[in-house]
Amino acid sequence: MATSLIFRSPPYSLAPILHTTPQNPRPTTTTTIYASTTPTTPPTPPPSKHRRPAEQNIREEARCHPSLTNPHNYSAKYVPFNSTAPPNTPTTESYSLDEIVYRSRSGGLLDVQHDMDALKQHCGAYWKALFDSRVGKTTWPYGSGVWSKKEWVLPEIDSDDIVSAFEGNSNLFWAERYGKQFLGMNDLWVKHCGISHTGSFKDLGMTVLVSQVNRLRKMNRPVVGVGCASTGDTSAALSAYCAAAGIPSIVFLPANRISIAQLVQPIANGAFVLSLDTDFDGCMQLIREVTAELPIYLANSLNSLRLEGQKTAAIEILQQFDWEVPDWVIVPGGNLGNIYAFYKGFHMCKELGLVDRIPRLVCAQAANANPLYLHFKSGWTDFKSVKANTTFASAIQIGDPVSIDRAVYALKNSNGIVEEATEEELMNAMAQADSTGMFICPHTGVALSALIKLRNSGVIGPTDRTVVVSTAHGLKFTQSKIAYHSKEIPDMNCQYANPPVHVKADFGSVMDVLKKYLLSKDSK
Ligand SMILES: Cc1ncc(COP(=O)(O)O)c(C=O)c1O
Ligand SMILES: N[C@@H](CCOP(=O)(O)O)C(=O)O
Repeated sequence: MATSLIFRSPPYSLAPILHTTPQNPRPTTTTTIYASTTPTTPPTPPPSKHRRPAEQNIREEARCHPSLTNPHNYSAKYVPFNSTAPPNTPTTESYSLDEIVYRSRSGGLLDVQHDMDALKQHCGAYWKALFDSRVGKTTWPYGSGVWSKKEWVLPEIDSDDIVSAFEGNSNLFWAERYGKQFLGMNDLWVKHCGISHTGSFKDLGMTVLVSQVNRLRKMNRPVVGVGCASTGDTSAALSAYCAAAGIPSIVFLPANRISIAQLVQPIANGAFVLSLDTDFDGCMQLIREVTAELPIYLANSLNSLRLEGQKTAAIEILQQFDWEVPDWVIVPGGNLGNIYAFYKGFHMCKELGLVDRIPRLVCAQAANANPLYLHFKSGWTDFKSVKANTTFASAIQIGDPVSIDRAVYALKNSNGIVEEATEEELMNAMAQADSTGMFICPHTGVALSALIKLRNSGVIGPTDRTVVVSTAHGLKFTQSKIAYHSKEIPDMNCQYANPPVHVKADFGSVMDVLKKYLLSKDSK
């Protein structure tokens, strides 16, 4: 048994790493892994892998290779988020990621800053080859789309502490029919982040946060449970990852404001669920106060760890385009962590030489909860929070977003745009997309409405390569689809409703309606 372990090959392609010797993990000069004239040279194929012993699982297999955890001593720390200084500007205030801290001394946001000099020891081609070599494998933890980029996410965590459902690696869907029929576009893509373990992009950030909590608890840090305020998706992800790790989770939900599917997720996963008679902003305020008093770790995106996982969706998009940069990426925004996470992922790829530019970002908000839109329209003058009104895009019914500074920074530095969508616009866009074979959530309807407006005004061109980020699975939002297709929504035309036809169960009646239907199709 021991012999077979010793002779077993490493659990993933080491070819790129082996170009630097383990004795000298941080070369002092830049190591060109591939000749610059042939940057697309594929890595040497990995040595053939033998099957692990039957009684060993993939986590144990990774444990047998501890030296692979962080062979180059990459590191990251918290620094104050500085919206006026360029990224990686040296600062005297910093915190270890093993500290429990969410705010800077001045009360501002934090950011996770990586040791970019260490990462720059390798050229862009090295990182592309390394990341590409891990896609689609079951090797712990690299089979996850997030942990396949571990060096850029949480480089110092032991693989053994990671709590992962192999999230990420989500489908980048070519919206051929929708693009052609409704927008005259031929290069439109939908990044289906909602096709995920708990049905939303929150899994990408939550695997990182819960893994770090798992590490902190092993270090005997005072973390009895993990808590969040939520409009439904954060709580679903938090409760699932905590349940997988055996960590108590506590979720604050605005009563009667989230979908049934989202409510049942934390309940089923054994979270302690508080249904509060307030809106999301009220829940957020309460969880901040509570986590300041009790040993409950804060899991909302105010905690910058989350964004480290979420940024991998941007890296993944580039990877899926074979490292070609799309022209536009459209992201629905609520608490506004995700738009910054996308910016950060794209920016990191540029800074580390994987690509030479970043896409223009669009943040899309529901008109009923549009503080960022109003701020953008005012020319980024004074920001004012709003009272968010009810919207079918219930997960973004947020009036006082915690990451407003991060979002403004991301948009200003990507030549970005903010758009809004009325209830009718977002529901029609969702129905049209569904009619072409998708089954999207209302938030994706908000993003598609933004795209429609930008296409109509000519800002986005017919051949622009455009990615719409779909943030949650449509199955979480069937109530809104039922209301639309039953034409039950007051003051809404429900133009694309497709209600079922009730027919008497006899041959003649069925034939009559079918003939009528087929004739209507034939005449089109
Ligand atoms: C489905 C869905 N889409 C979009 C968002 C917006 O993301 P963010 O809060 O990071 O702006 C959220 C959560 O807020 C969400 O749950
Ligand atoms: N839509 C979110 C709102 C909270 O956002 P977070 O990213 O700060 O956790 C949710 O699903 O709860």
